Amino acid sequence: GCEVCLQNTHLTSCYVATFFLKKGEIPKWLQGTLIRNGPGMHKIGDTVYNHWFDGMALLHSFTFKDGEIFYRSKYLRSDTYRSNMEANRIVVSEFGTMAYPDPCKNIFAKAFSYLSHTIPDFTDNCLINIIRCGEDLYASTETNYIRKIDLETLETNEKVDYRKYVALNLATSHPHYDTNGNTYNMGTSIGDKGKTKYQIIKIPQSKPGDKEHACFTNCEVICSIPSRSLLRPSYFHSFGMTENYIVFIEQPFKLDILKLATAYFRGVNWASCLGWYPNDKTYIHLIDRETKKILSTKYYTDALVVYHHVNAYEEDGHVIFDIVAYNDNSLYDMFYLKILKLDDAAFEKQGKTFSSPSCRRFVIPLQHDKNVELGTNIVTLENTTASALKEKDGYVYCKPEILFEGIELPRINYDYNGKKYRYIYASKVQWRPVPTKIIKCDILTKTCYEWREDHCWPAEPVFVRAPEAKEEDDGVLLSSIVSSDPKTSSFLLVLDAKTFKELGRASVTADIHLDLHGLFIPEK
Ligand SMILES: CC1=C(/C=C/C(C)=C/C=C/C(C)=C/C=C/C=C(C)/C=C/C=C(C)/C=C/C2=C(C)C[C@@H](O)CC2(C)C)C(C)(C)CCC1
Ligand SMILES: [Fe+2]
Repeated sequence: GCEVCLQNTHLTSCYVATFFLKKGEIPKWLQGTLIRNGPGMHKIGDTVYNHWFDGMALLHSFTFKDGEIFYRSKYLRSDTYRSNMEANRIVVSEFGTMAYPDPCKNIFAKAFSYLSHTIPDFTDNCLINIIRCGEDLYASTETNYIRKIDLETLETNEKVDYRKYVALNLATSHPHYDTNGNTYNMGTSIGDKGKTKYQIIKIPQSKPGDKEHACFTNCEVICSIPSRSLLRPSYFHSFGMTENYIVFIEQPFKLDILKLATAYFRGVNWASCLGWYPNDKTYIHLIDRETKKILSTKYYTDALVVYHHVNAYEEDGHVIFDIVAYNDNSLYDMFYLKILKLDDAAFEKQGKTFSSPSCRRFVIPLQHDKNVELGTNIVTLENTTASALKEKDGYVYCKPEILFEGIELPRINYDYNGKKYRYIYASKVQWRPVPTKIIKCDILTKTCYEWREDHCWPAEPVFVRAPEAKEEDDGVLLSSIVSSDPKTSSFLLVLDAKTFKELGRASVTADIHLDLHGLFIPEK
């Protein structure tokens, strides 16, 4: 397979369950499964995808049981996967690759097929993340489809179409969860009754004995936010949730609906329908979870691009939220396979054009004295340099505090989601398209711990809390490590989350692929 995107073409047929060699001590209390998702195959027959985010979803899992670890991986049997395999070429369009079912079709046939699906049927190649709805698990992407999967066997089950239950054409892969087992997600509804809006949905916990898909039939829209523009809604990849508020960032990285509706006919990919408007503002919406209303103050900041929210919480009448943000939209361009395949020297040249992320903290005052002079910083919270300047007509201009430079794929101890917290676990960004380091950032002391090893590409680190945890970082950090050295095998790394020291590792004789996101499901 390819060095960088690690197409596991030899894995097409089936799944692997492999024996592990262990080193060190893996804590006895660690019982459950780390299940992860990401692109695993970029070539089908003689056809190749253009973008790393296009690859066929490959699920993999590490199961911890009484000191033993089991590995397993399996391609998601999506409708897209089946159609591609049957045709032995790419027949379904993905984010960076537009595909035509019949390559011999002339332009009239193409036009007809385009007219017959005004909005094309999107892919169910759910390659980004794993979503939990009560007891059920789903593989997710950013279209209207998610696929139910089996935690134990990694088999693919039914396809759920959000559109059957709520008005949604796109939904994120990064939902939130509350302590009652409810799942919250956000998506975009395009042109429904002539309006384009962002929808926040609550998927109630499924209970044993419930009818099939009960959680979706009981799914509720908790707030609709009208898009500033009917034909150009913002793109978003995640959102924030505090105890009382949802944080939604309407960024000037927008989806062009007219371009989208003509993309198939014009022969361009979906990615080209996303536009960056550096002169526009970024609007910060706070939605009251109780009243379901958007706060009327118009909070905004300079143009930025955000994919991953880190955390959000409330303190002394402020909403504080941390995001990993960029100064432009170049990140998605970096993941074109022709860029990933550049050698280090060539990438060095190209790489300079990609903006680097920083972790930024915004502090939003919920109330302020109406008589305060324009231009005043109305943040009253101490120990932050983030500011919020009062302007006329109900506008408040927010300036962030930079917490850390060059981190991505942020994770936290999810028990602290929506609460005041201290630690971020993430990938350290280097001038290379592959990850080489994982990092623990202490927001209080502004210090970091790092882990790296030669020829190791560590995946997004996942925190698992210890059973009797007292402090936020009492637990372990799990990361699957791809070895770029053919002589050494890939492995699962277990770090002490407090000290960042290695507790143990388990090597696998199979190839592990570079992935995106995942979840740890504790043993019941
Ligand atoms: C159908 C359709 C659409 C969408 C379709 C589809 C299929 C969308 C799929 C989207 C996907 C797969 C999105 C994946 C997102 C993944 C993200 C944001 C990953 C970020 C990873 C990062 C930032 C990694 C960073 C790193 C860097 C930069 C350097 C390294 O050193 C370290 C490393 C690796 C950590 C649309 C575009 C929304 C339109 C409507 C129509
Ligand atoms: Fe993500």
